[in-house]
Amino acid sequence: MDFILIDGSYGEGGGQILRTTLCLSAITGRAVHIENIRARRKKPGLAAQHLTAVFAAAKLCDAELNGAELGSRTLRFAPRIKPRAGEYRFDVAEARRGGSAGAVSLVLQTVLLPLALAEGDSCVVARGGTHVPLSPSFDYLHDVWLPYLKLMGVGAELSLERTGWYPIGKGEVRLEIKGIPSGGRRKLHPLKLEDRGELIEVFGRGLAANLPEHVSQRMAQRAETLLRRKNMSCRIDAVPVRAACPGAGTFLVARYERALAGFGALGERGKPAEQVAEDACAKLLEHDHTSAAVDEHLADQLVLPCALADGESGFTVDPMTRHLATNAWVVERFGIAEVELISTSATAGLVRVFPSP
Ligand SMILES: Nc1ncnc2c1ncn2[C@@H]1O[C@H](COP(=O)(O)OP(=O)(O)OP(=O)(O)O)[C@@H](O)[C@H]1O
Repeated sequence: MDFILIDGSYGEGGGQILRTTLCLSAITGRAVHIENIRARRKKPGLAAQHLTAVFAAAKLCDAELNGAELGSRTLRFAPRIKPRAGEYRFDVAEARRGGSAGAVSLVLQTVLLPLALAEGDSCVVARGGTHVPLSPSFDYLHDVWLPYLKLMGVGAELSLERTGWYPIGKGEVRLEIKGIPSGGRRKLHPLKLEDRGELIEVFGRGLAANLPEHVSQRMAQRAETLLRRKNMSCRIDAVPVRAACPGAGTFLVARYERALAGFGALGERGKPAEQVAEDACAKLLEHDHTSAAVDEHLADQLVLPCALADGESGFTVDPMTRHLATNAWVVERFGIAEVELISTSATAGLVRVFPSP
């Protein structure tokens, strides 16, 4: 069989190589063979979140699977049909005995584009971690990532049914996706975002689950105090919620005239609520000091949709990360686009994506 070979140890060598590969395999119908999955992680191979993404992507396009098990370092994934619109439910906890708080955001990012480019509407309900380390929080997906995808022509709505925190997870997110009409165009609009304009405001929330109400209030107040001290207009809400286990975090969005950027910090046992807010603010202020249009995480997440657009995209970012370079490499392996990463200073850069005709 003709398949694309992907080396999972390339560059960052993490789970994103796998997810981008799954997404593009489903969209293009090309079979893939991935080796050295998550080779640069402490515990290489498929973890619960990755395995859930594999099963989710396979479900959309009825893919033939080989190596889809926990800890597996190789995977063969061969779509049998075009992604099919429909109702889907995925639960990260089912991928591992004893459950998992693996990030639902990463699973949703894997299935959104194949379904947005499929004929007909879909609804995906995903259960797992909604605010967990090293992944986009629900707030980030909702406030930053999805608005950009909408700008590129994706019709989708996200809602949070229940938050899920480490180590139990059990949060739930619903994603409604508008597919394309029968015979419609399977392309997104390009994104041009080199100049972000002036900062308009910062908004966000201090979110605390199963903790005394003052925790969310202290995060919100501390964040507002710090941001106002920098003369930023801001509105940070205190949001107490219930969940399967305690958790807390501060999630902020910097809204510029033409851009959005998201930052967050998670609480942990022994870390004062004020410190959580300060960590989130520090990340936002660091970004604000640059002139980059998108934040470092969004940059790697935009490469894939930009590769599926019907024209050239460009955006500025600071810093350019290894995640970004690695995702650019995966996209190029599929031959669907060329990605140029142009350094404009020691850390900053301009990303240009040229989809193949
Ligand atoms: N705070 C954050 N806000 C938004 N996005 C984030 C944040 N932290 C991480 N991300 C995004 O989450 C993704 C993580 O990808 P990565 O390759 O590290 O794989 P992973 O599957 O999470 O796990 P592992 O690193 O264990 O392999 C990247 O797209 C990264 O930009």
